[in-house]
Amino acid sequence: MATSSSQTLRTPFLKTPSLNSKLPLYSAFSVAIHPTRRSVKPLVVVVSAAALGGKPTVLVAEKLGDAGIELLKEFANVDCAYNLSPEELCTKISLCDALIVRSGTKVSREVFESSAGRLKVVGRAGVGIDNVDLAAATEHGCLVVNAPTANTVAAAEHGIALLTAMARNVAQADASVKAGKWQRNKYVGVSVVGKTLAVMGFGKVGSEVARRAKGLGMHVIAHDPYAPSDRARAIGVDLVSFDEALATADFISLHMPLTPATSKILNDETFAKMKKGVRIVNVARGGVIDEEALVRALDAGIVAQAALDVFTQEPPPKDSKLVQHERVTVTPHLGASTMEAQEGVAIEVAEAVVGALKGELAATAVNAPMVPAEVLTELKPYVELAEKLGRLAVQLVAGGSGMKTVKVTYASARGPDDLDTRLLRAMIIKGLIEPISSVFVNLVNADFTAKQRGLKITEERINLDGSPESPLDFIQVQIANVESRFASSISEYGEIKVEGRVKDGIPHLTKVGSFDVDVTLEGSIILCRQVDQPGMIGTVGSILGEENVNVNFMSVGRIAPRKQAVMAIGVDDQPSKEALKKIGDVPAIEEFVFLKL
Ligand SMILES: NC(=O)C1=CN([C@@H]2O[C@H](COP(=O)(O)OP(=O)(O)OC[C@H]3O[C@@H](n4cnc5c(N)ncnc54)[C@H](O)[C@@H]3O)[C@@H](O)[C@H]2O)C=CC1
Ligand SMILES: O=C(O)C(=O)COP(=O)(O)O
Repeated sequence: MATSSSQTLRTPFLKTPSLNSKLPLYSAFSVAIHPTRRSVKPLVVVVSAAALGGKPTVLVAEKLGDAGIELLKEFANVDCAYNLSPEELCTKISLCDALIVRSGTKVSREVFESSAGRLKVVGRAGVGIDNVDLAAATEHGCLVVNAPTANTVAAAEHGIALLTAMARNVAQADASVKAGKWQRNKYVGVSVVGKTLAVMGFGKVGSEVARRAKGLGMHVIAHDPYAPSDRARAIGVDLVSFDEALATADFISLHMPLTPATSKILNDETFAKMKKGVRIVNVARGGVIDEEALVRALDAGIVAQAALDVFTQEPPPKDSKLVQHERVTVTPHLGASTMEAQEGVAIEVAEAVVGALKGELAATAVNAPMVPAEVLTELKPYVELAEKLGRLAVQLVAGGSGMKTVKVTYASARGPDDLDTRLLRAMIIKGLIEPISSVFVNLVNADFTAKQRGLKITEERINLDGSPESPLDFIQVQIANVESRFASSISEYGEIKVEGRVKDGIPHLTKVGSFDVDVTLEGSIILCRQVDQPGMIGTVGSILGEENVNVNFMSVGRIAPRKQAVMAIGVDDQPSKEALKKIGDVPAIEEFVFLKL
């Protein structure tokens, strides 16, 4: 195999722009710290900077605390429009860059479709995102952020309020007194001290409920297939199986999210496994209980009482047997409704939405992968390199030859666990797909978009020896089974191959096919294959000079002196067709291609 060498010419009159100024807004990314996850986990999102020209528009579709509205107004036009019908929401959304909701608005697939790509972020001013069609959001490249921490205590306090109110018949007795009665014998309650409480879902709210219940003298057990046992131990709670929790609890408090796995998790079959006379609290989601089965369990005496803040349908039907049941205490989804929690979630979600719109900060991404901050800082120039290599590679594919398989190789001296490549993969996909489609690709929808287009991305690592100072030595992008517009970009294995490195914080193209080159990935690039001979750089340079096209970098990679060489020229401006033709007409130039970055 022929070896190639390269020589580099950096034009001295051009200063290198800072990396940030070159980072396109649409690929800006952000870091934020998730305040409650145990190991502080920053989130990375890639979002479009909305409304590039003017202020973005944020539609606030449900009541949000004033502090959040003020925060939004500093950055965006804020349209507060409550109680919109689904049709009104779909109409309005096409004019909005962001949408903020609570639990009362269904953000359906139609909403994303109606937005026609403008909606870039949905902010959920609370925890549960079961009212947002996450799959549709992801498919439309729309980031979903929530406010996962600010209402935890409020929900836990409401759970405890319902538990104790239920045990002492507070709501029923209150209604009775107000109706002019004095029924002291009817409303004899039960004590909670010494009773067993099963907390189902030992997350943020569940563990705060557990803590408080222990303060009431209850024996607390919990069921959560994903909860770390050390957190349970620290609070003095035993983690038990689902069946054990059902069989031993005097009180059951539900704190899991509504997912396909938890939907109607309390049903005829599971009620039958409970201790007779059990009392149930639900401040999670109505859908985790089969409500008709609960009525049956109440009537059969299996469930003595229930206290419910949430319902399958909200508001529930007026004639709901469950709501009207004498032994059921209800509240209208008030778990998060304290002054403090509402101010908190408003600020939490407003910060996340503004950050996402700016492409700088997103507090809590629900549908984007997380990358630790320190990794992100290090990967920043490689992120740009990845996108640009993708852009270059796809432009080398000859029209009509299709693109099905892309192999990405990361060469690194870091151990496999030390290098998170998801962000890089997303950016390569962005680079590969955006130049050939109208799809907007970001970290949220990259893998989905690639899959949808039948594009198979395989990743490989080359483990290098040496100092793992920098995260990566080089990234290589290869496209298999295609023809190239620039035959010299085909490697010895028949694939289009481009390779790049980061030098002094700047991404460089360092290999095309089997040729070593060295050109900064800024502006655009002209690749020429020529017979290596003196004067070529000058000839092409002066054609571009006559056109006032700024050359920022030039390099020549050759197989051997006076044999074939590939010249890579970085240009700031797009040369005219005539200039490109003149380059093509230079006798020693065998092929050339102009590639936009
Ligand atoms: N009523 C209200 O106003 C409010 C309701 N909520 C709801 O409370 C619930 C919990 O919220 P957070 O604690 O903030 O969420 P979280 O995500 O911190 O905790 C949820 C826990 O449920 C666990 N879980 C998942 N599947 C499970 C299963 N099959 N069985 C048992 N556990 C399971 C998870 O591992 C996690 O630990 C959510 O449904 C949320 O929407 C939250 C705030 C206010
Ligand atoms: O945060 C949650 O999951 C809640 O259920 C709170 O809902 P809300 O914002 O009060 O409509």
